[in-house]
Amino acid sequence: MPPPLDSTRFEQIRASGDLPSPKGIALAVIRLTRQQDVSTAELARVIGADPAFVGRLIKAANGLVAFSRRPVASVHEALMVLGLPAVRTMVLGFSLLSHYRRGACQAFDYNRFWSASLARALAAQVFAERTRAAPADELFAVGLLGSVGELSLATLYPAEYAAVLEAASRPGAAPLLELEQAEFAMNHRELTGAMLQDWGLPRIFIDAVAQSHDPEETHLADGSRARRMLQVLVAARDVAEICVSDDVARNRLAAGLFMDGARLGIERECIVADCERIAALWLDWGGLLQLEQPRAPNFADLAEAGPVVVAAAKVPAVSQARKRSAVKLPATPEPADAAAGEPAARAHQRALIVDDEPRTRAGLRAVLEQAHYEVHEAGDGRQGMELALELQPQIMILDWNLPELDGPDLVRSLRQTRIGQAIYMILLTHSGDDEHLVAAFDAGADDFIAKPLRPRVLAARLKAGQRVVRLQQEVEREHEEIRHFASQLAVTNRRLHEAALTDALTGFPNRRYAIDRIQQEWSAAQRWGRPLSCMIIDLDNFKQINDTFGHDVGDEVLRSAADALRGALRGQDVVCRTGGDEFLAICPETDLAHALSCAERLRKALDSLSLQAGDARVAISASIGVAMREHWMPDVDALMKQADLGAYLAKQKGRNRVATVQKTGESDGVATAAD
Ligand SMILES: Nc1nc2c(ncn2[C@@H]2O[C@H](COP(=O)(O)OP(=O)(O)OP(=O)(O)O)[C@@H](O)[C@H]2O)c(=O)[nH]1
Repeated sequence: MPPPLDSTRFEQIRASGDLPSPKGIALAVIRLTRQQDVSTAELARVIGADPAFVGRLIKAANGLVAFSRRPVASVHEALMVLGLPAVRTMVLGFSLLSHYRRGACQAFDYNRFWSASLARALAAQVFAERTRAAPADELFAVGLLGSVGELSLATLYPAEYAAVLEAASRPGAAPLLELEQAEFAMNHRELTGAMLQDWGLPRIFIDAVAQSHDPEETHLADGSRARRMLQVLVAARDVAEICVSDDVARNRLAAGLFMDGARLGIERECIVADCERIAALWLDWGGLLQLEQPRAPNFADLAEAGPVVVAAAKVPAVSQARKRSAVKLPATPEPADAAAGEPAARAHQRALIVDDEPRTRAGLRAVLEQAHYEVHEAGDGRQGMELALELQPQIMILDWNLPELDGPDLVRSLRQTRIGQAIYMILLTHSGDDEHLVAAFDAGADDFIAKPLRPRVLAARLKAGQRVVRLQQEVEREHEEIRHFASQLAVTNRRLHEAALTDALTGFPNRRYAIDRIQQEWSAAQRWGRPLSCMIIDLDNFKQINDTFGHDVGDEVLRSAADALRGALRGQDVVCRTGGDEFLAICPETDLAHALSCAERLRKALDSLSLQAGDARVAISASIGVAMREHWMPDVDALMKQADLGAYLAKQKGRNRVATVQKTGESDGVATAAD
């Protein structure tokens, strides 16, 4: 198991500024919701500046109260229904969706990614409502962001990630996570966890997301709230996969869904009913969010078809890879707007006209088109705000008097957002007096033109504006290079950091890491009063192997022993190489009896290894000392000492055995010995 993405590494990546992050109004909302004393009215006012958020929040709130009361009609009410934590995470999710619906990573299918995330969010919400495992609105948000690490790798390293995704989709390829780890020294799951933590999601949600990938490995107690939440996310992921897959894959995936639903205690008919509701919501939301979606699955038919068991080995590698991520396969048609990610298209300049008079708009359009702008129009202030945040134009020309939100107010609101700060804004007015001029610049406008419009004057002012925009873009490009450099540095640093903590021969963490890690586990076990065990695994007569067969064979024995240990350990355990032929296994949440039986499994795995060296067969075995944390132990050294004594005892008793010097219930205090 690789070391988790630590906070210093994450800080470095974040410092690059390229991580997907909320922008504009979403950022303001997230900041506000972090304050203890923010009023609902204040929050409603900020959200109100973005009509797209307003619609989505009201829709989300109505999804929750659908059966219980009259529909929610205002932002204020939506805030009351959803509560601050859910609003914050939803706004975050929707903001990312708006700004990262396409990007530069050619092999990453952004549409599929968001379509699956949306289905997962809705399924998590519906299953949470049924099982009461967690607040449904919060699980919606967790579902929406539960794979954000994939999007982040595609955003941070578009070209490199495209190569990784393509490699993962080849038949017989290594798992995507391994390829990511090799390329970036981190994988998308670690990155998802670090980002959710950074955004302030509660630990219980982050753990549930992390464990939902390997639910069989969880050590969460059966029936606990955390365990049920995990199961909700697992079933939600099944639904999402079904939604974005083709018919053949849907049939295959359905068996897993009904099994995971049963684990949640939901009967087959209820799963069908819930999934049909999810599918309808998914199509509905997909339309609202302008996602391209495949035909919704018919869950009743999938239930009728019964479980289809397909051996994992027979599933084509390509569809495995597709299942694991939003890989864009060659057959997938390019979305119509994919070109927006191309450098040439990015260089294209956009202009936004906000004016309620069609004739003025037409006049402005003609001048702008002559200057080779891609021109967009809005007829009122609110629509202007929405389009400005969506299109991120380089230049905006706004009338002073506008319906809904007048020109100076629109400039002021936009200047509060990161996107708005970068737009060159020209205000139009009927009067050219000083009062208006001062008011325009006070609001944050870059220039000011008095009506009636004279095309030659406008073209000249545009030229001046273009010079400013070009300078700004150059500065931005330099920033971009610095950010890119910083993110490359973060990867290099992480590689160096990992190398410093990894044993090159076996790939296991080394002694330095082991000491830190067992200390952390000791502190956690002490704080929460949970059991903690460890084992010292010492190969038998290893010197003799070296002396008889040579150092190379000795190395091969160490590698094979490491593979055997890796295969026999449980997911929650950590094993490190702490010396020449010595390994330390750290077993959190494990009492002595369980640690002893786990050690016995490891011993057997090593004992059954067989290695050929020329004509001779090299026998491999190990002596294993086991110890559990007890109250009398002052520190972690005392625990390690007990395990050491156990290993010594096992050697004394004849090697190839497991021993402990602690009380096990057996009369002589020696736990097990192989014969
Ligand atoms: N091939 C190889 N040998 C190593 C490596 N690191 C340490 N060793 C050797 O491992 C041997 C460990 O031997 P000892 O500590 O005497 O233990 P042992 O022979 O296993 O004897 P018991 O533990 O009592 O069963 C030494 O000969 C070291 O030189 C390594 O990376 N590769």
